[in-house]
Amino acid sequence: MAITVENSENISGEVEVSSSKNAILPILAASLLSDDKVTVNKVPEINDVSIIKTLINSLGVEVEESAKSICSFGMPQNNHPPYELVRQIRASFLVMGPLLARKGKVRISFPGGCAIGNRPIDLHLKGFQALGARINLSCGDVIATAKKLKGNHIYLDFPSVGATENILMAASMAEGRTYIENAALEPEVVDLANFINSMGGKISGAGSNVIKVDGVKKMTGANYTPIPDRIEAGTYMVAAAATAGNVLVKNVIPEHLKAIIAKLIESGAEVEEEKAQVRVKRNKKIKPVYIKTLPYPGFPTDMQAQFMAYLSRAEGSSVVTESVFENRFMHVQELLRMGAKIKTEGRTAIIKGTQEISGASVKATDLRAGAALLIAGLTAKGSTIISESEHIDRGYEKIVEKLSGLGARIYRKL
Ligand SMILES: CC(=O)N[C@H]1[C@@H](OP(=O)(O)OP(=O)(O)OC[C@H]2O[C@@H](n3ccc(=O)[nH]c3=O)[C@H](O)[C@@H]2O)O[C@H](CO)[C@@H](O)[C@@H]1O
Ligand SMILES: C=C(OP(=O)(O)O)C(=O)O
Repeated sequence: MAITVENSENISGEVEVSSSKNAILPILAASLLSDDKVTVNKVPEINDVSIIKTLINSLGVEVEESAKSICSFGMPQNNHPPYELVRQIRASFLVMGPLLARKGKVRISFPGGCAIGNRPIDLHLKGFQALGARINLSCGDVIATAKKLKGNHIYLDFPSVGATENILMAASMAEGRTYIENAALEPEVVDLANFINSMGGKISGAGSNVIKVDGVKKMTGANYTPIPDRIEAGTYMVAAAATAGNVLVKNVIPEHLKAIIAKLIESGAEVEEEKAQVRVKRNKKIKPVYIKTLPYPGFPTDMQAQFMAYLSRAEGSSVVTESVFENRFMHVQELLRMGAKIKTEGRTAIIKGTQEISGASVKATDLRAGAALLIAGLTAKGSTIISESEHIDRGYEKIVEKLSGLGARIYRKL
């Protein structure tokens, strides 16, 4: 599948952000902690959600959908999620924590997800071991066994989002108290903790670097609405700035967008923050900026590619350093095809702004690389045809419709 984008300067209007992909995926995994009915509302229609839903269902849990809600109930019957599903998305690995807590044994293959580096799972496994699980590797699968998980102090070498979430879920039903130290501070971790607490969990300190978890014996049902997607919001904000547009981005938590807003302002865009919305416009030239991706509250790695597309047309040279993933510059090759002037050295890219970039046939190598190419396509002369657009649909609900609603000339091609 492909998406075609024509030059579309000055996009304008309003766009509504969907719920956060990276919050919903762990929340749906955590629904495995309860046998009672768990309802998650405002679920976006994106491919990653369909995969995790199918995966949960494959574990013998009933899953029902109505309007934009997903209800799940019942004890997981199976502890071996199918490889075909697990290999497709990174978040599939997040069923490991709840399954270990509920079933005492899990067999799961290494997860998939965006091709942005090696993406090891050692921190997840070290966490489970600290809770008392025995870990074995067999034929590409991880097998974890624990008669009873027991609370412990767990120090993470890096504040990994996924490891924090997986350990949080396992510890929430372990015996006794767990401290996760050097935990990830991302808003999606906080949302997961709030969700688990809404099922009767006892978690405090999420959003700080020490999370305290008191294990409970049983979780109840819950009805929960996840936070808005800060990366989807950031993508539309950058699209507005890149096209010298004027866009009101609705359904956001401005607090979650601080790093993105700071870099947009530094680059010459205007940002007006309100309670649950932000307006982004740009009338001045794009100024070059320095960006270094970092764990939250630093600049998000998931916005690095989109900013690079934007900065390709700045007046001067920008420097972007990717410090979270070791190989997240796959979009550079495609931006070069469009006439961008980017040089990479290790984890740093120097983007020499150019007046004009031109449309080309390019490939979405991963989700955010695809989003970056969309932004580049909006500002490029002529047509840009983005192949493998299914990567974009992994994480952006109705992106073609949303951008069309802002006046962008964008179409899907089979
Ligand atoms: C589904 C989801 O929520 N995905 C997000 C999540 O991915 P994910 O949870 O995979 O990201 P992590 O925070 O775990 O990864 C950050 C860094 O830690 C390393 N690491 C991670 C785990 C581990 O066991 N060992 C290890 O070395 C990774 O290779 C990477 O270099 O957070 C990333 C960082 O904000 C985002 O880009 C992803 O969009
Ligand atoms: C890297 C991402 O997703 P995942 O971790 O699911 O591959 C992302 O959302 O940008």
